[in-house]
Order: sequence, then structure tokens, then C-alpha cells
Amino acid sequence: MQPFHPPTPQSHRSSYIPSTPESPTVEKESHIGPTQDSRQAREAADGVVRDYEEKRDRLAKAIDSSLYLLSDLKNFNGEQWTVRYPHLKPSEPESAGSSSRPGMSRRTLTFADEPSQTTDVVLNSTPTIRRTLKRSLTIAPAPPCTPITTIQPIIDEPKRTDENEDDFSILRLNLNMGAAKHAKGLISHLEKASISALLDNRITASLEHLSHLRKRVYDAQSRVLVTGDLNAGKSTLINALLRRDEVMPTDQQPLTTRFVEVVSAKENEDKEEIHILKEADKYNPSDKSTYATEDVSKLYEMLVDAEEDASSPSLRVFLKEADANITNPSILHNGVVDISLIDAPGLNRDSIKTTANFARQEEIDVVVFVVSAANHFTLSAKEFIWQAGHEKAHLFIVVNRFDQIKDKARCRRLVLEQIKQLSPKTYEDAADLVHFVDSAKVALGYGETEPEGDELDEAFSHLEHSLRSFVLVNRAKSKLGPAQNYITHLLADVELLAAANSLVASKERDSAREELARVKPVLEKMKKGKEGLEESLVGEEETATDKVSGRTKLAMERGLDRVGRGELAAPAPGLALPSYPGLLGAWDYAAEVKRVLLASLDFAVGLAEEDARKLTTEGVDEVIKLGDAHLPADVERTNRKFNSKAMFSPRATRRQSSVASLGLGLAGQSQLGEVNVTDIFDLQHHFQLVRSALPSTLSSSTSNELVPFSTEVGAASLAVGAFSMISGKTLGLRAVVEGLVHFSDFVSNPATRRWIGPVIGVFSIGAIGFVLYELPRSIPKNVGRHIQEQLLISSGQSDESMNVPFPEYQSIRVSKEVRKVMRLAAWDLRERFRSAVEARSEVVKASEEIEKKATNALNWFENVEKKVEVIREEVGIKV
Ligand SMILES: Nc1nc2c(ncn2[C@@H]2O[C@H](COP(=O)(O)OP(=O)(O)OP(=O)(O)O)[C@@H](O)[C@H]2O)c(=O)[nH]1
Repeated sequence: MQPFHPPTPQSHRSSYIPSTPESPTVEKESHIGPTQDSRQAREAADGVVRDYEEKRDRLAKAIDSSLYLLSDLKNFNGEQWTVRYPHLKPSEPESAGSSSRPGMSRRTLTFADEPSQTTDVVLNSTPTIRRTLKRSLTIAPAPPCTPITTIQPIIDEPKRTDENEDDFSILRLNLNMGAAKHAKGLISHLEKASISALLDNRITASLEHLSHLRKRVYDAQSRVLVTGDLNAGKSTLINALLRRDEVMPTDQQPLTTRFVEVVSAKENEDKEEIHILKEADKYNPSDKSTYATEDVSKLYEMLVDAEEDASSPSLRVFLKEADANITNPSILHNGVVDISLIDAPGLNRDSIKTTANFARQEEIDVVVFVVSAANHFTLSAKEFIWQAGHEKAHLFIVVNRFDQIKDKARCRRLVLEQIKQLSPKTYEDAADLVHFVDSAKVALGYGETEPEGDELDEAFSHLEHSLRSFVLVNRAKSKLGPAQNYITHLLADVELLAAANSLVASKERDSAREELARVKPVLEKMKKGKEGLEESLVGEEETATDKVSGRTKLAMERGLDRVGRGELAAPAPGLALPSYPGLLGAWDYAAEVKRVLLASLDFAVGLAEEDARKLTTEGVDEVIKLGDAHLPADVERTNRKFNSKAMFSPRATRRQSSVASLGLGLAGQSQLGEVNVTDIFDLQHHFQLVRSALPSTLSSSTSNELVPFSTEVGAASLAVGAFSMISGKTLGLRAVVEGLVHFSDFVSNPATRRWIGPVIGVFSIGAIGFVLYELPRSIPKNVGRHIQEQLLISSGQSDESMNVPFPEYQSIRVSKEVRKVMRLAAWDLRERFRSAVEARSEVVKASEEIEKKATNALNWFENVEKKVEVIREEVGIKV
């Protein structure tokens, strides 16, 4: 038989075995006496325990810090920030933007809730001097790449070969649809909040796991899972380790169908017994209700009859070991740590996953993989090692039935080559972790006689020492390693989350700031200008209205004056006074004159309206200019097109109150259109004219001293007055009385009586002739004067506004219409201004909130990175 030669240099062996004190080796044992060996072993154990306890306490502290950190993250997520879940995928083509620096590669960053939005980043994966992996995530600008933000999660543990370095491990969310692994396959309709809630659940699970890990690091028990191909000799190996023959049933055909945990009988009051667990999770050795007991001799039947199932040991077998001595201390119980061996069912296609999951449990400190030297690694074996390798970087491999191999060197070489591929870490420490043995002989040998010291016996002895070392001397690694591994992965995940969310936060903060810089000054300006705008709008309205009011009134008064003089109120095209048709047509002439004069007044009103339209248009333009001056450029200007033609339209009129109503034109008003006798012969007017022309003494005196001129005038007055009396059915009583008084005064004078007769006759004929001669000129004046008189006391409307003077009425009506238009224009601008202020206020408020939230998040995530660094220092123990 070939002696065992480690395939790797001695220096590699120190990777998991502490340098001082050195672990016991086969060679040393032959030179060291039992006492010395015992002392050294004890010292070594004490040193390991002290070292372990120190590391355990530091790790527990790191776990506590991680618990706080994760709780903070949980609270922060949702309450203050919806944590986004990033995904990194290789850029296409990956080499396109890659930096020349080694380890840097271009990636596309997406978020699960927004898979279509991508950001180019640079992932820097650089190994550190502590053999850990630094990952840097930076935004990738156009080449050349310039790092902006850096995160450096450090992974102590090797990663699964199928693990993408961009992926999360602990906080990974299962968002994949079907077989799709990348953003394409993400459920695109998942909202930010839903993903954040999923993340929250994941964090909760991780918190629970951390609490569990904390308990675990203080747990004094170590569990060793013995697994391997069907019939590889797992049970035989356990028997050999216990130095018991057939205590664990073995057979040429596959036998073990359930997980059996072998524990030292010392933990069961030195009593050999089987505990049949009712529920593995609730098993408590001190609570008999959680298990049933059975005699150890029944183990064979229990294994044979068992249904293949079990994701955890359903049987706990307490066994005594063969007597241990100083050179071969008990594998199960040696005073430093309690070890249990778990015999697993042989691997096949169905059991691989179960066993791999089992092996991945953090309670499993060591996985011993048993392989048959004749079969090497089967497909099942390879797959298992592949899967279990992520959590347990180092496997303890036992190549059994080595005794049955002829060309041992070739077998060893081939097996080690396979191990090199399957588990490089194990290969590095192959001298201590890969053992070529004959378990059956050892088991049998211990069952019967003392073992003979040939190479295979030595090899088994070396296996025992190595396994003990692997469990005891490197207990920190096997015990604390999973926790450390978990925390380092967790920290890397948290850091990746923080870095990606920092990018989001800084992007959101920057765009919020940009938005604020854009909108806030505009808003401030608008707020400052609000009062000015208000004043200007009121001013414009008042100016336009006052101007129109004044001008309309003036135009109407002038028009009325002209009408009062028998002229057209305003020169209107196609409108002219008719020609006098003669005395017989005087009446119709008066009617036509009246119609034309009224129509000219209507035309003057139209002109005033036109003027108002012009002024209103100017006013509206001013309002538009005010809008341009006060509204931000991006606010839509008024879409109301001011149509001045619509002013004073019947449609608009219908909506107005009756006072402001235009109603019928003056020409259409029947009461104004009627012709009176006075329109033709207004003797009263002439009489009054004459009277007003007479000296007051004559007109009102009772004196008899009359000068000729005065007498003549008085006679004329008398004649006119008499004529008025005769002809005027419309003469007033006062005029009649006055005429009579004057006449009696006059004729009572004896001097007068002499010439009165002829004079009266002459005057009467002259007056009549004059009046008739003057009719073509006097009728328009009479008619106009009557219109003027009437419209100076009435609006010409037959409604409640009838007592308002016409100029006043028109001024009110027209200016009211102008005010209405100006108000509408001002209202439109005010509304636009108000909604623009409101919209900008909302934008400012929202942007300020985003900025605050994002800044807060940015600080928080920066702080997370610092905390992670601190915990990493705590957890970064070299074990
Ligand atoms: N010659 C020789 N035979 C061995 C060795 N190891 C195991 N055997 C034999 O191989 C057979 C199967 O061994 P087991 O220990 O039952 O194998 P196992 O892996 O536990 O089987 P299952 O749990 O049923 O998969 C037994 O008959 C053992 O005696 C060895 O190292 N050398």
C-alpha cells in the first residue's frame, strides 16, 4: 500500500489550522509521549477555546450591530424612503465602456419597479489585501469612466460559482418570472411600494435569522453531517469513528433512508437509546412529550422500514463510544465541545436537494462527504458538492473502500483532480481534508481487536485527527463561519442597496434642486408682483370704464345739442334731413325730421359704442400685456379671443339687466316718434323767446310808461301771445292768463287804444307770414328741441331707466359693457395667475419635500456605509 502523501505544500495546511499550537499529526505522535501529547493537546484546546470565545464575542457584537442596522433599514424603508431594489446586468457589449483598470466592468443598473429605466454604472471588483472582494459601483459617464460613488462590500467567503457577482445573496428577492433571470423577466407591474414591502419581509426574515445566529454562536454543540453516494460507506465510517462494529446498520444494498443523528450517550445520562422526534423543530431532550424512545437494537428495522423523507433528523441515537484513550480521544465527547454525527441517506437524484439544503443549515458545522474509491464522484456527488459548496467552502472528504483499489496512486490522483474542480478550497487543504481509508476494516477492527498499524490504519488515524481538528481546532470557523459568512454577505447586500439607493437619492435630490432653482425664483417673482398686478388690473378697468363713460356722455350731450338745434346728432352716411314739401306736407315733414334726428342720435350712440370698442380693445391689450409681464413664459396665455364686435350685441344685451339694456333704438320708440302741433308751431317757445328777450320791467311790470320800441315789442308779444291763445290747444294756462293780463293792461291805456287796432292787424299778418315762411327751418328746430328736452330728462327707454337722462343712460350702459369685458379679461388673467402660482407652489412644495427626503436618505445611506464599515471591522476576524 502506498503511504499517504499530501498533494499540496505544507504551508497551505495552515489555512484552517492555527499555527500555534500545532495540530497533532501522525508523524509527531510517534515521537511524543502520552503525557506531553496530552498537555500539548490540552494547551492547544485551551488556546482554541480562548481564541474562539474572543472571536465569538466580537461576532456577537457584530450580529447585534447588524440587527440594529437592519432594524433601522426596515424602519427607514417605507417610513422615510421607499427603498428601491437594484439589479445589475452586464452591459452590451460589456467591453464597450470598460475601464482599462483591472476588475472594472460596465454594468446596467435597473430597478425592479422600473426595469425599463437603465443607468450605466461601472462595477469594480477588486480583491483586497485581506483576500476579500471589494465591489465598487460607480455611475458610468461617457468613456472614459470616472467613478462618482463607491461602495466596497467585502466578501470573505468564496461565492458560489453560479452566483452572479452583481446579485444579492441574503436580501435577494425572488422577482423572476419563469426562467428569466434578469430585468426582462421581472414582473414589470410590481410597484415600488410592493417591492419595498417584499424587501421588508426579506429584512424581517433576515432579522430573525440574525437572532437565530446569535443564539447559534453561543451554542456549544457542533454537528457533522456525513453524506455521500448510495452505499459509499457512510454508516461504516460512523461506526469506525465510534469504534463500534455495526452499531449503525450497514449493508451491501442501500439502507439508510432517513437522517439519523448520533449523539454521545453522555448527553442522555450515559444511556443508549433512540429518540424518535415528533416534530424536529420542537424537539427538546428534557421534554419527553416531544419524542418517543426506542431501544438501539431496533435501529436496523427503523431504518429499513422508514419512508424516505425527512429534511431534518427524525431519529436521535445516543450511543456510547468504545473506550477512548489519550491518543484517540472520543470524537463525540471530549470535554471541549459536543459533536453529533448525522448519518444522511445516500444521495440520488431525489435526495440531492434535501441533503444539500440540510447541509446548508447553519447548524451543520462540518460536512463529511463519503465517496467510494471505486466509483469516484458520481453525478449526484458532483451536484451536491456544487450546491453545498457555497455555504461550506471546506468539505471533509472521505474516499472509502480504498483497500479495494489496486492502483492507489492513480485513484488518488484522479480523485484529487476531481476535487480540485469541485471544491478548490478543499483541494488546497487536501492533506487534512481528503482521506483515503478503509472504514470497514477499522470498524471491524475496533469491534474485535486492536487495529494493526498498516498505512490504511494510519490513514484512518490521520482522518480522525484531522476531523477532530476540523471540528475542534477550527471550531471558530465551522461554528462562527456561517454567521460571519452570513453577516458579510448581508453587509454586502445592505451596502449594495445603500449605494444604489444613494444614486437614486442623489439623482432625485439633484433634479429636485434643479426644479427648485427653476421654479422658486419664478414663484417669488409672481408673489411679489401679485399686488402690483391686482392694482394694475383694477386701474385698467377703471381707466377704460371712466374714459368710455366720460366720452360717451360728452358725445351724447353734443349730439343732443345738435339735435336741439335741428341738426343731425352726428353726420351719418345716408342720413339727411328731408326737404320741406310745403305747408300742406308740414306734418309729414315734421314726422320725417323727427325720425331722421332720432336715427342720427341712434347713429351717434353707435359711434360711441364703436369708440368704446376701440377703448376696450386697448384696455384688453393692456391686460394681455400685464399677463405677459406677470405670467411665467411657460404658462399658456389666454385662449379667449376678444371680439369687440360681440360688445353691445343683442345676444349680449339679452343677458344684461334692463337698466343697461339698449332696447330699441330711439327711432323705434313710439313715444318719441309722435309728431305734435308744437313741433310745427311752437308759439309758446317763440313767446318765451320774445319774453326772455324783453327787458324784465316789461315782461313783468304793470307800469304804463311804454317806449315805442317797447310798445312795439309788447304789441308783437301780445300778437304772438294772442295767436298762441287762439291756435294753441297746447298753450299753457299760465301763458293764456299772462296774455290776458298783458292785453287788458295794454288796452286800458287810452293812448294805446288809438293805434292798437291797425297795428295789431299789421303785426298779426306779418307774424303769420313770418311763421309760415320760417316753417322749413323752425320745424327741425322745434322737433329737435322737443327731442332734446325730452331726452334731457329721460333715457328714451320705456323701462325703469326712463327717468335717467339720455346721455347719462348711454354713458352708464356703454361703460357697463366695457367694465364687463375688462372684468372678464382681468378675471381670466387673475385665474391664470392664481393657478400658475398654485401650480408652482405645489411644484416647489413637492420638490422641497423630495429634496429633503432625498438629502435625508442620502445622509442615511452614507451613514449606513459607515456603519457597515464598522461592523465589517468587527466581523472581519481572520478565522
Ligand atoms: N472493503 C470495504 N468495504 C466497505 C468500506 N466501507 C463500507 N464498506 C461496505 O460497503 C457496504 C455499504 O456500507 P454502508 O456503510 O452501509 O454504506 P452507506 O453509505 O451507509 O449506505 P446507505 O446509507 O444505504 O447509502 C457495507 O457492506 C460495508 O461493509 C471500506 O472502506 N472498505
